[in-house]
Amino acid sequence: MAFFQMASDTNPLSLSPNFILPENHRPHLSHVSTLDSIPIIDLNDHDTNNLVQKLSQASEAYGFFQIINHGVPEELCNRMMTASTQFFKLAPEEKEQYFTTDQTKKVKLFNYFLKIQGQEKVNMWSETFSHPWHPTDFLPENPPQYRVVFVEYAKEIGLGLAKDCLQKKLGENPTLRAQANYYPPCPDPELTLGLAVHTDPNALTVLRQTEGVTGLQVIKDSKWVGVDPLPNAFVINLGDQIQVLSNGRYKSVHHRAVTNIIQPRLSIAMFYGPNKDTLIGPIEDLIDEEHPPFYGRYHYAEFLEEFYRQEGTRRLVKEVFELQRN
Ligand SMILES: O=C(O)CCC(=O)C(=O)O
Ligand SMILES: [Fe+2]
Repeated sequence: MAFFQMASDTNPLSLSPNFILPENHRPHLSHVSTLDSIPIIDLNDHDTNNLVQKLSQASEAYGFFQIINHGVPEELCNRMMTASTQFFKLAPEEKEQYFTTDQTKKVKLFNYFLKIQGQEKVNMWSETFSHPWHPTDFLPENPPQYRVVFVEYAKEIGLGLAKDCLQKKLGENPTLRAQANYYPPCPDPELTLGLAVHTDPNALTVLRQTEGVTGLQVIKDSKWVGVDPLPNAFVINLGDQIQVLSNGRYKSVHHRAVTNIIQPRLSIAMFYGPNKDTLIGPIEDLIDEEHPPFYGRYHYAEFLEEFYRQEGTRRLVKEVFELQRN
């Protein structure tokens, strides 16, 4: 069994060679743009047309935006962040029961890694805990308040999405997974990554992050830009399935998480994806002679199979489903 690196307050991670990335994979933090960031969208805008236009523009140009005045109680979000932090602070003996390298497990605690050619794989400077957000029968019993808080949180996040017209395209019984990423302080953030460069394979992600601690970065015009952790905001990003459904109009954008030397950081991603049996492909209304389909059709299960097959690499999953063009 692979060795699982767990940080604890009494036994912090040390920057051993299995965390150190080769030069060409390092974050080069001084090159990250501080001039640009992702759009901020106020959902308390009563001009619906204006709001829809802003969401659409942000989805085309960035594939990422932050929402404020979203109506999810701040106090509930704070309780969720606390419960999740407490999970990561459980004794290693307790957390160990969830550790697995089998990505098909429903509940899993694991380290992301990168396979580097000619070298041992390099671990990411983070721990990740993932489980379904509906149904909720798989939630951990410890810390004691986790289940209650999580059920309440999932309901709040889910309500908005259930009303969303996307549901028609994504089919019944969507795949709903939660993923919490915990990044302990790192002695040298230039040598490591918290989460490697990736796009999200699902349809839509609603992410909560520790207030005041930066870490998330996204690609904009071939440059990395940081996402400011605004008070009581959610970061929304579009996943690969939306890029395919929209025939490339809306972007599933590359992003990564970097570490910092002082403060721990936590992010909780609520992933919303199609059911495994759903047939995905460009929406027919978007296809005509001038806009031929970029992607073929597939069942979401096939996409996920390819996604897991490419584990540890800079994945190119939707590219596998691109149609050949002449
Ligand atoms: O920690 C973050 O902000 C990034 C999380 C993320 O990209 C993910 O869980 O897919
Ligand atoms: Fe992500």
